[in-house]
Amino acid sequence: MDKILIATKNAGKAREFARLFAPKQIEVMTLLDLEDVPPIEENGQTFTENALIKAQTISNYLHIPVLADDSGLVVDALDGEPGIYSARYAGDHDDAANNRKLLNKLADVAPADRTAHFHCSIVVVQEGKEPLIATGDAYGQILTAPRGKDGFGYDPLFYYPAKDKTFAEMTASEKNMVSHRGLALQKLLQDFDQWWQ
Ligand SMILES: O=P(O)(O)OP(=O)(O)OP(=O)(O)OC[C@H]1O[C@@H](n2cnc3c(O)ncnc32)[C@H](O)[C@@H]1O
Ligand SMILES: [Mg+2]
Repeated sequence: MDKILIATKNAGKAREFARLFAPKQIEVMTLLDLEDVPPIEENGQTFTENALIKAQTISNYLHIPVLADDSGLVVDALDGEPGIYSARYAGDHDDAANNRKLLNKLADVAPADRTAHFHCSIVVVQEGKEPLIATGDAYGQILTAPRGKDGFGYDPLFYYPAKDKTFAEMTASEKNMVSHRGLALQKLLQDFDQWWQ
């Protein structure tokens, strides 16, 4: 079975990618499966730049094809915050603190103005090839209190109107069908087989 290395340390993303790649008969490995990983400086100005930094850092180190995802929550009333800083909005990868900060910042914002979207940029790189890049967005609203226990990150606060659920109230496959990550990967996979050969 083919394997792909995904340059992520996020267990929530790793679970979603494993499920998304299963029908392609491609096994997913992540940085969580490796012992020594070079430091990755996510200092790009855009999601796509950061995804390329992650993928290229690991591909230069391991000399194999690498996929990376950079994603985040873009809140309209906050001029796009937390955006590319989503993982470290309040505390570094502290989901509870990040969610609290988001709720505090939106305390005076009326429900109709709490629109937001999740964005995901996915890239695959391999030495000697042009990177393959795809993006996806999922549009919804930020609730005033968390709902649901599944998912990760901002999922309990992200209400997706078309399904009348937060992302944390969806099963993994329900979320993958409509999420920024699921949509970006669907697009990437359209060109993936040709690129992969
Ligand atoms: O960089 P890697 O190692 O992949 O893991 P990360 O968690 O740092 O990932 P990002 O740099 O792309 O930051 C994305 C943050 O945006 C949030 N986020 C992204 N996708 C999400 C999703 O599907 N559900 C909830 N929150 C999400 C969450 O806070 C993530 O930590
Ligand atoms: Mg990160």
